[in-house]
Amino acid sequence: NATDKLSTNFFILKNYIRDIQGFPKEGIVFKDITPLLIDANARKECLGILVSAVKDKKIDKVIGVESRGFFFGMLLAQELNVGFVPVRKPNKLPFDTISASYDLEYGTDTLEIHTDAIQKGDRILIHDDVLATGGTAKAVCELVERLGGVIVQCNFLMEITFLNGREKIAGNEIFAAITY
Ligand SMILES: O=P(O)(O)OC[C@H]1O[C@H](OP(=O)(O)OP(=O)(O)O)[C@H](O)[C@@H]1O
Ligand SMILES: Nc1ncnc2[nH]cnc12
Repeated sequence: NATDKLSTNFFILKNYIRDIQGFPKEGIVFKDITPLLIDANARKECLGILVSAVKDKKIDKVIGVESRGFFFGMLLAQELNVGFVPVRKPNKLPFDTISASYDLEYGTDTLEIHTDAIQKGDRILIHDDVLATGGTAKAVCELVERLGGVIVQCNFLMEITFLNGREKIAGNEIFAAITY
């Protein structure tokens, strides 16, 4: 697709994502981003692609979703010079929280956010590494909306298209640097 072409001029992002068959359960092909994290140049190129997708969008805060959403989420916040907000697994955040539950490709879970992390009208960029079934992203969208935030974009390193995750967060702008 067009995004793949954009990134193939100098750098092929897919070369830094490795398939692990049967992790964490039989039948799952796990997309491992650690080869991307370990390579400083690849990481920089990847960040550039993510940043170019949100240029001029007047983001107030970036949300990173525990745990793999923290890596590029924080880099994005730093690059955009805006706040970073962690959305975390249950009982990890120490202050007042709200929570949302969701189904995962391989289980169910709950996510939490601090109640003072978002002010009404804040323009929020939600970042995670993978859009799979969309359960995680939907739960994060719900948390942002309950706190009165405006979702500017749901931003991912990759989208696993056959799982139709984008249907769960339809109505929001969705960007994925690569698709499978
Ligand atoms: O679209 P979905 O089907 O909801 O799946 C995507 C989510 O699954 C993975 O997280 P995981 O829960 O494995 O946690 P981790 O980031 O801590 O490894 C991934 O990092 C996304 O957050
Ligand atoms: N297949 C997959 N690989 C990596 N992370 C995921 N999160 C949900 N599904 C995943």
